[in-house]
Amino acid sequence: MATPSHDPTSTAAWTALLAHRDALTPDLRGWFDADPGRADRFTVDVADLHVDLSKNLVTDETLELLRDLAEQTGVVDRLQAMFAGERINVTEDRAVLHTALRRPAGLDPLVVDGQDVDADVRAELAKVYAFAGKVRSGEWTGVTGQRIATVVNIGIGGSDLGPVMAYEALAASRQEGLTCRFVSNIDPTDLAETVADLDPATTLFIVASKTFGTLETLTNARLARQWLWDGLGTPEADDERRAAVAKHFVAVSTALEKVADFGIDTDNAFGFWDWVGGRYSVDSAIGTSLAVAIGPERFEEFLAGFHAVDEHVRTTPLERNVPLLMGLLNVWYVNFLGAHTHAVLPYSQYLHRFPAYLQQLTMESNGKGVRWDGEAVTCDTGEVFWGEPGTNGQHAFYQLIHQGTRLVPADFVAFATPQHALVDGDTDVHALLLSNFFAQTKALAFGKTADEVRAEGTAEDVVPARVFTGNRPTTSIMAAALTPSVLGQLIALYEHITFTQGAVWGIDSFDQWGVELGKQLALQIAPALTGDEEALQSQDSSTKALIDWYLAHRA
Ligand SMILES: O=P(O)(O)OC[C@H]1O[C@H](O)[C@H](O)[C@@H](O)[C@@H]1O
Repeated sequence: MATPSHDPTSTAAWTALLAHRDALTPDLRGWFDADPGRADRFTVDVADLHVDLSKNLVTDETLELLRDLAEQTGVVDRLQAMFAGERINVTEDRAVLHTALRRPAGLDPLVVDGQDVDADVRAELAKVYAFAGKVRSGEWTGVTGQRIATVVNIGIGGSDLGPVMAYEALAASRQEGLTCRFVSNIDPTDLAETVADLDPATTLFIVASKTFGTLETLTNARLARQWLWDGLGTPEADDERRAAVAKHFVAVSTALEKVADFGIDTDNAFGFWDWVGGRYSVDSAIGTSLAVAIGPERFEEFLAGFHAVDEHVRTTPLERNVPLLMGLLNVWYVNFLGAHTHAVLPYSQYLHRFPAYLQQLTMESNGKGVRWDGEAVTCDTGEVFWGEPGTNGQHAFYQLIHQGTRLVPADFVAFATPQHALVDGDTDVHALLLSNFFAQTKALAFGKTADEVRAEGTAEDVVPARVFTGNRPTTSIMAAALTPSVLGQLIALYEHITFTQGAVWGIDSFDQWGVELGKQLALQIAPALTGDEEALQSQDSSTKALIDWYLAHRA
């Protein structure tokens, strides 16, 4: 087999797609009119997710050419290499094995570099579940003997966004009387506000950090520890302070020696491995707060959901492989139709943090300008992901999606079963929500012609402003209900969409060097803010002037 090209633009499929794009006039109205089988043919299921791709700006030929592109860029081979534990994260020389976190018991063991990955994953999960069980049952108490009422997860990025998003999404599965909160920002307001009304005696902190070296998290953890000691009136003696920490702090990290340095007993620490990227870690011990909230059984369902999509992506031919197709559609929009952004619009209040979660997953993964072979890319890469729950977005930014000059492909997500079946008089309110979901994708696809506007009696001079061009692409993703399994499926779906795009573009989707420079400079600048004259004078003139202004105005 020929070595797949790392430069997608040099493939025959890319050239063919350019020609195809030039010859194609998107016409969703016409395409649907001429082809009654379109909706059926372009609808694919993955596990419990029902995915309608038919309102995308593609024909059968477009999809065929996109599949050629996947073949000519070696996407499937790379996917198999990922599942097998090859070191596809080349800049960090690491395997990428988040899919191993959700393998069920009873499969042939996955051994990578001599490590029985399955056994390690299961052993760590067992520790997390035992801990979660004790907190849930009240067996785990604080230092004064009271049961834990609030768990505060301290983490940032992948050690925060996944747990908080899933905690919010799975509100219906939470245990009553046990609440989780999340602190991430180094803005001291975050910790101060989060603990303000808490009782230290019934509060337990989970310090979640893959590296256990992240400034924000360690600073917040130290602030929380001081708050605990102060609130409990713990004497300064080392033994008593350690005893309070032992009952009120646990940690999740790949760097267990640093956990011990912080003063957390490693018996109270849950590990994971360098082959789990932070943004791919919610299904590792990083999800401990979630496991406490929903319990081990629901957490297992969550993992099973991921695994169902992993199996689909690994074994389903390209024609019906949903994550691969959705990833290829995104490539089509970014590279051939000029889209710069991608909206994700959940018609579910419980998914209100899902777009924020996806921002890290997609943008930290695919916001790269250099390929894994070290060459600069020759095409655009990662688009900006954004979104808000429907229907809030409809009354805010949908105007631009409907009538603006930018192409904004959008994924609409909805569930058939409400979690609160409220009625307003005779009206089922969930049905109203869903009619908005259906109406928006219909309006975006088919628009409204000038003749249709005129037929409503609109004055001629206002007609142009009231025309909707249509041909605004959407994908509809539905499931029967937002269960732990379905949430796992949704996350895995987007993980593999992200993978597909990165693989086509030939970039390493699993490093994140782009966040390092700012971190280094923040450490270098910090002394300039607290009296180090040399550090202040060494800054560029703009930064120095801003710091001077800050120092002059700080109350
Ligand atoms: O879990 P940690 O090691 O504390 O890292 C937290 C986050 O910070 C980093 O800067 C990375 O950009 C993220 O990928 C990571 O999730």
